[in-house]
Amino acid sequence: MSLQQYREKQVSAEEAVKIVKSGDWVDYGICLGQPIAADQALAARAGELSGVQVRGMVSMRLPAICAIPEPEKHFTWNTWHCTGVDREILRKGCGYFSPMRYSELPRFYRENITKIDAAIFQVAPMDDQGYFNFGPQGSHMKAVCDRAENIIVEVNENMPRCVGDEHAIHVSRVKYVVQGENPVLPEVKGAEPSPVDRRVAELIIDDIPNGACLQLGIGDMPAAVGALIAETDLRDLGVHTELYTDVFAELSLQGKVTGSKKSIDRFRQVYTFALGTQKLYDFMHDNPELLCRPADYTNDVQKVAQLDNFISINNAVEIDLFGQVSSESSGVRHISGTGGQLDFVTGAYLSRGGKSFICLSSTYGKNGSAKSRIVPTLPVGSIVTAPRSCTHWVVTEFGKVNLKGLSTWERAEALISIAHPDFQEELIQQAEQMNIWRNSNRI
Ligand SMILES: CC(=O)SCCNC(=O)CCNC(=O)[C@H](O)C(C)(C)COP(=O)(O)OP(=O)(O)OC[C@H]1O[C@@H](n2cnc3c(N)ncnc32)[C@H](O)[C@@H]1OP(=O)(O)O
Ligand SMILES: CCCC(=O)O
Repeated sequence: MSLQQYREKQVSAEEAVKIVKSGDWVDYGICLGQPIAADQALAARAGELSGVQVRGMVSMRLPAICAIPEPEKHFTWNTWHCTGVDREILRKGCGYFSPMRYSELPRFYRENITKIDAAIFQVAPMDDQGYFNFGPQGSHMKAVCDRAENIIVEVNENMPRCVGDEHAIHVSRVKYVVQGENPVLPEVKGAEPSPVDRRVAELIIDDIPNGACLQLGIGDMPAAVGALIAETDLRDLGVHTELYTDVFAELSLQGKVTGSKKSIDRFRQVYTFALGTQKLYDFMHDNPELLCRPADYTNDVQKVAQLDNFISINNAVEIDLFGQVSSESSGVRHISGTGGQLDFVTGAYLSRGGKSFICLSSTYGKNGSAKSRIVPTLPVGSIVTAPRSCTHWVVTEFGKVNLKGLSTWERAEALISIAHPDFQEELIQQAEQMNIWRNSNRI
């Protein structure tokens, strides 16, 4: 029965994308799941189309619809979270960022977004029951499918089949099946941790107890913490994260992750999307220890709070002397997105024994042009990702400070104490001018 439906619905990519009309809203899913064959076919129709709005996020390949001449005349890319690829699209003037807190994204689709004319995304091959697995993309995919007028799945035999809930679409709900060309999945290999990354990681490791539940954010520093955990004797760790990476797979293979101390999803590693190497994708395929769940589960502050000793580690671009964390832009230049940072900063603090760490190198830029990442005030236009009322621990290579409960002057003093020594005097003077700190406060 399912096989018959499959055969009836299988068409070429060119045929499938004929359902897209000018002015339509099309959803491309997320990251590894964004379409390729159907995207190329849609790009080839550019001459007949205008005002097509496409949503996607965490792009690993430049969508073909953005690679044509003057793409903005035909398509607009709307991204929920930027990688370097999305930044390039924004820079070319072919797209916009759409703000979101990741835990809310599925609900945006269920309650706020009015139009999804077509959802087009890659999936794993159909199983015997007629389901196409989303692969390592839980995120908001079920919500997209619940609301989309038409669904086109592009089958990729290299897409790992990931164990999860709300994690597959049945062939009966699909309009067209496109057999893709089975491209290998994009790989991201973590950089070797720099001495600064390593020092920050060492400072955080001291606060991770056996049995802690981990969330590691995007960026080199959270990855460095993971790499350093691999060198410790820490045991019985749990994983409840948004992004699943090679670091977690490595810790699992070492036997450091058991999940035995988790109060929910005991023995399971929970995540909502993944990105890494082929080794990671092989590890994830049909692995019952892993559980891919939608972002309104993984990032739900109350779920995070239920997990004792929750340790959340996220990167930032800059922090001001009030403790406002900016992780997604530099002035008006958009870099990434809020993603799950605010969800995890809030949830980790509410967890019994939990801690949220915002980590950043003390400076940005090379030698002579180095600038402090700890700044008196954020540059005009910079977006606050975590407000000062939520910031918990902040870590640089010069130390770590807990801002909870501190007055304005105590915060300024604490943050200046972990700034690069070359910038401390200047920051003190600026704090004094801003009337948030007096030298006489110094003990
Ligand atoms: C999946 C999860 O992460 S779970 C929840 C956590 N989510 C978040 O924390 C979301 C927000 N955080 C982030 O996006 C990242 O952690 C970042 C951007 C802060 C750091 O990520 P990294 O990969 O280490 O950043 P990287 O060093 O590659 O810099 C990214 C860009 O920001 C720019 N940048 C970084 N710091 C600065 C700065 N102080 N001033 C100006 N630009 C800066 C870089 O130049 C680079 O831009 P380019 O590639 O276009 O040249
Ligand atoms: C998709 C969101 C990624 C992040 O939280 O950084």
